Amino acid sequence: MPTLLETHIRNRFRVQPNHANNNDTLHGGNLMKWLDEVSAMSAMRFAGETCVTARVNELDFERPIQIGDTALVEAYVYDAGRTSVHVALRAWREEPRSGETEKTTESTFTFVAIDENGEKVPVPDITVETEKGERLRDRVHELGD
Ligand SMILES: CC(=O)SCCNC(=O)CCNC(=O)[C@H](O)C(C)(C)COP(=O)(O)OP(=O)(O)OC[C@H]1O[C@@H](n2cnc3c(N)ncnc32)[C@H](O)[C@@H]1OP(=O)(O)O
Repeated sequence: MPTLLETHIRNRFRVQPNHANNNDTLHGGNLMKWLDEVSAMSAMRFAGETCVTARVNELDFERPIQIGDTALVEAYVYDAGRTSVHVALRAWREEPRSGETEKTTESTFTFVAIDENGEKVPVPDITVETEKGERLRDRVHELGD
């Protein structure tokens, strides 16, 4: 059974001018694509199968990310059903020189595991070990999801 921390992925993306919206900040659609990619990697690591996005839960853009900043995206599996995989996501803007971060976005996405024929397949149970794993799981449940 995979542990929560084995699904924990943090990816960084350099925010370039071609990622901008009309306000010269990161276009929300680019951030959503990065969130989807990183959370799919986490879901697939957990399931050991291909996973497709079934649902994007509430997604608030709390703060903009500036061009030239780094977008730091974190994903981990916090729960699983029979074939569904529930992934928690957070994003921060990170100042590339100082490493200073500010949280900009938070959400949960639901994936479904499928086999090579596109048929839904069962996923394992998630296990939570260590205080860090428990803290990460509990913070999602405290969000009321
Ligand atoms: C990484 C990517 O970008 S992938 C590309 C974008 N995504 C896609 O193209 C997926 C398109 N959608 C599909 O193929 C289908 O709707 C699927 C495979 C997601 C679900 O197939 P369905 O036959 O509708 O699934 P079904 O109703 O049997 O539910 C299967 C599981 O998914 C869950 N589920 C399905 N749809 C949703 C949803 N919208 N929200 C939350 N959970 C859902 C169900 O609760 C169930 O969970 P469980 O097995 O843990 O009890």
